[in-house]
Amino acid sequence: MAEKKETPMMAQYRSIRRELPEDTILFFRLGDFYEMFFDDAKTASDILGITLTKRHNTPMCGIPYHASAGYLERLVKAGVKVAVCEQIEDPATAKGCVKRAVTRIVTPGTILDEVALDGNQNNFLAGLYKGKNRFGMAMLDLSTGEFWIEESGDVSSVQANLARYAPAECVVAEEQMHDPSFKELTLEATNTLLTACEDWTFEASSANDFLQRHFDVHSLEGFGCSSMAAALGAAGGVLYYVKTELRRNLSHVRNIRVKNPQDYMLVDETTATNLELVAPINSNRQAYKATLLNVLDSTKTAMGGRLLREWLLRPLNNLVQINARHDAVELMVHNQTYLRSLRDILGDIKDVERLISRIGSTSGNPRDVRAMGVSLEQMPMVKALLAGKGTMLETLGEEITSLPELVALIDTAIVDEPPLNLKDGGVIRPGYHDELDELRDAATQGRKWLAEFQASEIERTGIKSLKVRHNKVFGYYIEISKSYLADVPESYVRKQTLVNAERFITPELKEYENKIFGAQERSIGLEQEIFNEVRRQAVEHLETIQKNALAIGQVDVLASFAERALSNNYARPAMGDDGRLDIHDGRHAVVEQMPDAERFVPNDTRLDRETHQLIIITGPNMAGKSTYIRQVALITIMAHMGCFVPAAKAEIGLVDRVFTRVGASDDLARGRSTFMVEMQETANILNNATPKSLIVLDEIGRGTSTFDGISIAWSVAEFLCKNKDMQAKTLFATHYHELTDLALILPNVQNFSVLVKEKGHTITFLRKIVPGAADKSYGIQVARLAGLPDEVISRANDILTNLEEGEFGDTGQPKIAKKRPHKLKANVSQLDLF
Ligand SMILES: Nc1ncnc2c1ncn2[C@@H]1O[C@H](COP(=O)(O)OP(=O)(O)OP(=O)(O)O)[C@@H](O)[C@H]1O
Repeated sequence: MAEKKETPMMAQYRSIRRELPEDTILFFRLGDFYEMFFDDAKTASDILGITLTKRHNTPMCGIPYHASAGYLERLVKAGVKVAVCEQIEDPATAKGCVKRAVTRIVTPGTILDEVALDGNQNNFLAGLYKGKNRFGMAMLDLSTGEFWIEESGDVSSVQANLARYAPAECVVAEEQMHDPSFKELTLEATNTLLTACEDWTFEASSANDFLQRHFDVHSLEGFGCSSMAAALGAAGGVLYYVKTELRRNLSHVRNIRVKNPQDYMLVDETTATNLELVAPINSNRQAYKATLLNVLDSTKTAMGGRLLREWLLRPLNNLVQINARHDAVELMVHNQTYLRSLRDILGDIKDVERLISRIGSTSGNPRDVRAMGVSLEQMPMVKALLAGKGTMLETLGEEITSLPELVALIDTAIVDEPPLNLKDGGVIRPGYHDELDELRDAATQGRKWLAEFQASEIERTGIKSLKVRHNKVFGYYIEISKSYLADVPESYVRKQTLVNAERFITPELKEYENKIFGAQERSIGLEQEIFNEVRRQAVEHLETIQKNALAIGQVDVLASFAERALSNNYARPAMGDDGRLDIHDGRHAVVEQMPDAERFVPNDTRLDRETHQLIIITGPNMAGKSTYIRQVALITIMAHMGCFVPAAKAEIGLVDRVFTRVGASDDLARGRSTFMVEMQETANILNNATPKSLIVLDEIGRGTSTFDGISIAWSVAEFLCKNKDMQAKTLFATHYHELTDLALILPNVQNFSVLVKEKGHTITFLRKIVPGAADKSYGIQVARLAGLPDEVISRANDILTNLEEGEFGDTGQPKIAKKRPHKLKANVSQLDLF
């Protein structure tokens, strides 16, 4: 049998598909649908759960155009790239097969649709490039136009950024995909899609060239990054990928900022996770959203929400900047009426940063423009409220520009509640444009004429059931039921016969129909033109609007800090540079907010280099040791981000980095056992801490045998105290009471313990931290509270008594082993007993 000849459309499909990478799915526009064919159809139908059909043996599936955003989002979230191919000429006037072209390729790092994006989180696409001994990183958020670079000699700083900003996608030069120095990066463990791009796009000369051309400048000096070869390489790679390979509009990306790791306190991935800064460790606590971010976030705008997250994961490390934030917060704390007015206005500001990006990339719809107008209308009020206030607030006020002409234009041109789709009409306000008003009148008049025409025809013909109707095939027509057919005038032209009726047209009716349709069509076209002009004028102010958004975000976070300071009773910390930490009545910001929690008992903390450099905290299980040491870390971080702190009073010396080693969990995804994780985290601390660091250690060495554990813990503590280059402020919670002896031999070590009240077999937790070491562990009492069977508790008490009496024998075995020799093998290890 002769092979069936391929249709022109299928030939067109194949030629477009051939140009795309394998890992891309092609959305091929056919009328009101996007169709997918062959393997694309199989993959998409699997991911989307839609029916896979076959036509002429070709597997295919389709999704309706109007509902495509949701499907596209699901595919992209599953890690697939989607190329959207549109009809680029009007099918009505096209000769032969309609012309089609891929207009954009959407990837996880470049999805823009609102449905897919969390307003309070950036959606970054990262670029990574290793130059000569330097690692460069670029971050682009297409949805906001934010673009920044950073360079470091240390790959761990790249890792910290990857963890902190959780980019949806990361582009890397092909030749560096398997570079050994990137081995430590654990992109596979995150949801980041790794995309390899051609090497030359990252090379200095081409990267410089792309950037200069994109920003339309002769040199990058003005951006302060001309010597950052590695970072510029990363930025060049990102720019080329998005602009050229994905064919995306980047006209709203007008600036590139440089971030310097030295300006920030380093909060690494482990610390952010352990302290539950933005995500709870334990998923069943999800319901309470027990994170510092959640406790601190009372921002009113999406810009503020995103910035708060950034400030939390990247606290400052500069006294002047920190104090500037504290000054602004204090001013608002002292003037609550002022704070309320400011926050009320902020509440009316929409996500202008993302709105202007959408409007700038021409996907902005009438509602986006209207929301922009309403938001910009608030700017003069915010500006007025910030003026004359001194502090950062005044500077931020000066950075805000009111755009009265644009606000007036949007207000007079666009109706209050426009439809989402421009094609629906009714976007432009009546009275704004004479010709549009006339066309609309003509359409309305036409409809009125139709009603009158029907009435006069009924009267003229005497046919009571005569109706003027409309359908897509005939346009307007006259319908007359069978029983009146005899009375139909001769001038009526028959178009269709139904079972009970016949349909007619008349030249007069057709003439009016043309007028109505013509007017409607032209009025929609004119609305489109007017709307595009409004949009164009908005885009002219793109950079100003982006600057406004940046300033509003900062004002919002500062106001949110002030609100939380008032509602949660926080105090302004006094910042210093002497490395001391002195906290009075400090509290755990998150634990104190937990619903159903007991009343929180505040505690003091003193840390300094001379006498209180390493604090050992002992006390029963469940007493509050972990809570206490974490609360100190949280207070320190909060102070550095510019926030007030949960304490009666606090003096906080600048800290360059907060380290935490808490809890024990294995990391199967990265192939590491519990003890291995523990030791790697400890090694990281010992290798990187400085005298300006704060270290929080919640038990070390628990993942191995007691003797090994105590030995490691002791020597770690000793190292931290004796090593002059180290001597970082350290809080060390432990159950190894042996460690409390360190205070006897080292002048900079102090013992503290958590008070409990003991009555018979039960204990009450007092949650108070007091000087001195704890004398007992009370582990068995806590086990009883936890509901261990009485038999087990009683046997444990026996064993404990024996151990306490005899301690360990010469071989390191508990003496109890001697009491029951018949039950134990000769070589049994000490831990087997338990
Ligand atoms: N200062 C406090 N005020 C009120 N409740 C507290 C306080 N400190 C801790 N708690 C409560 O006690 C619980 C147990 O505290 P935490 O986990 O800090 O004890 P721990 O001594 O570290 O225990 P373990 O040694 O078993 O790890 C916390 O979940 C919290 O609900």
